[in-house]
Amino acid sequence: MLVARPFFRRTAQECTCRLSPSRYYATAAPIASTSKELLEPAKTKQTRKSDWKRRQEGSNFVDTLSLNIHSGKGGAGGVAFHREKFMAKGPPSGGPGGAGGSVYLIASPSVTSLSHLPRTIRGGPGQPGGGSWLGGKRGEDMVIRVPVGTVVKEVRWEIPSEIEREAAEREELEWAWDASKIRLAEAERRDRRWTAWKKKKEIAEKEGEIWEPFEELDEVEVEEHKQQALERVRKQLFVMYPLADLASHPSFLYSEHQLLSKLLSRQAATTGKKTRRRKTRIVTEEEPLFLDLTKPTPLSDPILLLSGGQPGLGNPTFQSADDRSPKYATKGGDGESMRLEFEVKAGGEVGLVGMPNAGKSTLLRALTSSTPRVASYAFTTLNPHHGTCVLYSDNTFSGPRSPTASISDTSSLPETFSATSQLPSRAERRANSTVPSPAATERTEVLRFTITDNPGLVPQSSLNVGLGYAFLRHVERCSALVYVVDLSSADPVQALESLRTELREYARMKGLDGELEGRIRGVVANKADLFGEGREVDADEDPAMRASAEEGQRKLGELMAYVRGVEKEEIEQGIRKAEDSIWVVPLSAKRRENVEVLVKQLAETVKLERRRVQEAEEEAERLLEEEREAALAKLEGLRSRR
Ligand SMILES: Nc1nc2c(ncn2[C@@H]2O[C@H](COP(=O)(O)OP(=O)(O)OP(=O)(O)O)[C@@H](O)[C@H]2O)c(=O)[nH]1
Ligand SMILES: [Mg+2]
Repeated sequence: MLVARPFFRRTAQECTCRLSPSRYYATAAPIASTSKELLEPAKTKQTRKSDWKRRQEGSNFVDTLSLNIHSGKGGAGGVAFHREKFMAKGPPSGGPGGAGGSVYLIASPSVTSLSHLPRTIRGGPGQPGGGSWLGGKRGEDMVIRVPVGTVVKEVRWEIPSEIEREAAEREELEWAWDASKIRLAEAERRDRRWTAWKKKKEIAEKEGEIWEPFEELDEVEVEEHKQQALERVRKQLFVMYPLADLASHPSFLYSEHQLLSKLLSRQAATTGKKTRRRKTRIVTEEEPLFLDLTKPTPLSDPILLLSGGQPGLGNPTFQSADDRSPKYATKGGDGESMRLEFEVKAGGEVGLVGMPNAGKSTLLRALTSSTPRVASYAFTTLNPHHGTCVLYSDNTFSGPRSPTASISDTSSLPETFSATSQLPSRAERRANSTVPSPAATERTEVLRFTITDNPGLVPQSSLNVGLGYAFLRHVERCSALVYVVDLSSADPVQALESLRTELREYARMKGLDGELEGRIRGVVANKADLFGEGREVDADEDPAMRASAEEGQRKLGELMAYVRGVEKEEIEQGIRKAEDSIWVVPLSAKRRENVEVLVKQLAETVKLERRRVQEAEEEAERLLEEEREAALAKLEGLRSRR
């Protein structure tokens, strides 16, 4: 059997989870006031290009996505009457409809990409209410799970046809309201005449007089287009009992009139005033939604994006002294729609920035247990990779499982570096990996921080050259940045300079002038092992070796001199604080040599950053407290004056 929209339903359910259906809709959603025909946005060329290139690599990582979300329609109320043995005409017994399914959003640490989301997400429709006071089943709620660090933007267009449509809808509602007002007044007048006639008739009968029969009033003419509008709106709003003729029934007309007034006043309110829809809905109607989900959302308190359609009311709701058996119920409210754009800006505490092939991924492998792909060609990494570096009380850190992974014996930064050891043989590595570290059971965790390996930057990335600036976005979120340069390349200083230019240009484009550069905390001079050819040599013995070692020293010296210059310049410009000096660590990520020094530096950097954040939070709290006290003092002063 074919099911309607099987693709959407299935994928939406797979990617989302249910919420407990324990909510009550206190307010009605405006009828058909949300735009349904949302246009496909003009996706920028840049996102399409980089997305396509990434797909070529077979990657299913998606960090930008736009999707349509719709909340479900509410179910109609039931029209039914109770039947029972010896009770031929029971009371009205139609149950209320079920509310439409809402759409929620959760920033979850358990997802890292947007690839699991379908392009359209719909809340389930509410079921209609039944007889015997049975309420309809509520529509299924949808929860969109996105990675922590996602920026959510609502997209709105000023569509002229949409505005015209809404204006036409409102005009129709006004016509219908006019017609209903006239009809109601007419019915009430007839009712009053009927009551008066009956009274007079009773009195007359008592006195034995014959009373003239009741004369109906002439129908008050309602303009035809208004009458038609009323018919149409009636169809949208009400469910009628079969064969019920309610069009001139005063109590029905009264209910109808009230409902129409309510709808009209709500439509008027939404155009001017700020309205709060539900407790968790943060934005006002005027401002498009904007969320920056930097922290995980608690599962108990998901963010409401769209509330489901209002449930219809069953016929017992309309029971009154005048009308003991109302033969109508209301239909459920429409759901709402929204178009959202998601952008994941994931970032660890430390971000690695470098040219392609500089060895960033190798470095992440050396520092953490993350295993990004490493290969000897550019653009191996196309998406950011995260790893966690854990420091233990016995001065070891997670990541390389080798006995040299201790940071106790590295007292100070070496000014020079040359490789002295050979790569361990396979047998050695196996031996190391199987023998557990003796201290492993006793050690405790001291510090833990995340490192992000970003895709390589090429000159003019900030102008969308190469794979574009889509990758620079992940750098924005890192609180500290580290440049990784290949010391064996022809001109490491030149590489560093172009990295700086890219970062500066990107920051300027994003309105973060000088901010990203100020976050640079160090430079890693990678592939230092290539100067010395990885063997323990006596430099005096081999002149070629000595030349190579000298070249390494020279390049490192130049790099350091350049970095000192940059540091001084930035401090003068006010981008950098004087205590944030830029360290330079020569190392070999591949051989995992000298990485301990880097870990030590990173740990200090991270600790300093965390301390700063904490101080800023304390400062903000103190200011708030001061402000509160000042306001209270002012209030006290005002009170005492009275
Ligand atoms: N000799 C030597 N080679 C290294 C070192 N670090 C990385 N490499 C090699 O350099 C090449 C590139 O390494 P990757 O880690 O993939 O470089 P990347 O910076 O992540 O490159 P992209 O992902 O393209 O940006 C690989 O062949 C590595 O084996 C090192 O310290 N010494
Ligand atoms: Mg890489």
